[in-house]
Amino acid sequence: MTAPDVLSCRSLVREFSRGRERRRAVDGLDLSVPAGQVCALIGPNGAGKTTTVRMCSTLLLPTSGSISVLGHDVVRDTRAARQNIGLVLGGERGFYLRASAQENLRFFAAVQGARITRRALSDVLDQVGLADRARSRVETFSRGMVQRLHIARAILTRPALLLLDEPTIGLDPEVAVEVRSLVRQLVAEGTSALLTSHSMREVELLADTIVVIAGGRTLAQGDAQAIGAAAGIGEVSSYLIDDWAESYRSQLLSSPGVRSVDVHARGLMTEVVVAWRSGAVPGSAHLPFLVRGEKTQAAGLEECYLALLADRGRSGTGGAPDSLIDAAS
Ligand SMILES: Nc1ncnc2c1ncn2[C@@H]1O[C@H](COP(=O)(O)OP(=O)(O)OP(=O)(O)O)[C@@H](O)[C@H]1O
Repeated sequence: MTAPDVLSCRSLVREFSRGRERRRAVDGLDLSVPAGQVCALIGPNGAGKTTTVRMCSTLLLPTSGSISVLGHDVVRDTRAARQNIGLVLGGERGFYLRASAQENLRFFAAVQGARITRRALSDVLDQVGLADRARSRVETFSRGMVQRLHIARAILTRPALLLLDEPTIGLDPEVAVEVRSLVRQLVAEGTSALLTSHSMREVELLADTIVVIAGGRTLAQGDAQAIGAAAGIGEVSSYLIDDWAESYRSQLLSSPGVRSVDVHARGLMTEVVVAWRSGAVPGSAHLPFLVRGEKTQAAGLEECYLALLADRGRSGTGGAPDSLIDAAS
């Protein structure tokens, strides 16, 4: 028998009332996080990511659909589900600033009804790199240290699932790297995670699977290759040329295999960035301009993500940030 997914969401819906209207912030979402994997939920502002994380964390009830954590339904079996969840919110405060790191952790363990031994506490602080600051007041901590303390709080009870809602938001790049490597270490030790992030680099570095959502609905789902295939982009080329003419754009867009064209000024030259369907990059002799420099590489997540959102915008479903289901009469 195969082990149950650590997190499983099925046909998940959450509606909110706004005046006399009801709007769907999450509209039929399905996702799974197998053991030891990271699933990233990405999408524009208002896409429904935090609402999904809040439902998974048991803080918010779904309107319909189901969520289970290690087979425990978060609505019917909240306590058991909660015992397997650690929640980390980006930019969160929430510690007693005049208390030390270890006093805070003891307090939050008690709130969760968990008994934490001195050894377990020092192990957790050690793991997040705060062992030498265990007795320091949190008010003396940098933002990066506070964020590491949040992760310590989330892993105190050694949960199977971490819910990481923008865990590096507002952190400087060096500290963000530290937090990501801590997440990687936890995942290497067997923890699973649902991650939301606006950093495509973070998602590329951490996620095994990706769910792209907008307006509460899934646009694409799978590993990086599957997202690329859904977006229809294989490679991205950057061409340096002397002079740009707008007619080149329509020439390029009507060529087979071109997915999008972006143009940027680069000093006295112009950079033309073309996203191609997989395997469609032609020799530069087939381009409408003389190429002075050229670089082609596999499409990154960011290009694929932007292409998926652009398609959604073109198909006319991008107007409302979430779907209106019940207009006031
Ligand atoms: N408590 C609430 N009451 C009413 N509407 C809400 C509530 N919480 C969220 N929403 C709405 O649900 C939609 C989804 O919001 P959510 O915060 O889940 O998006 P998000 O993808 O996390 O966005 P961001 O990237 O900006 O954090 C938004 O339109 C938001 O206004």
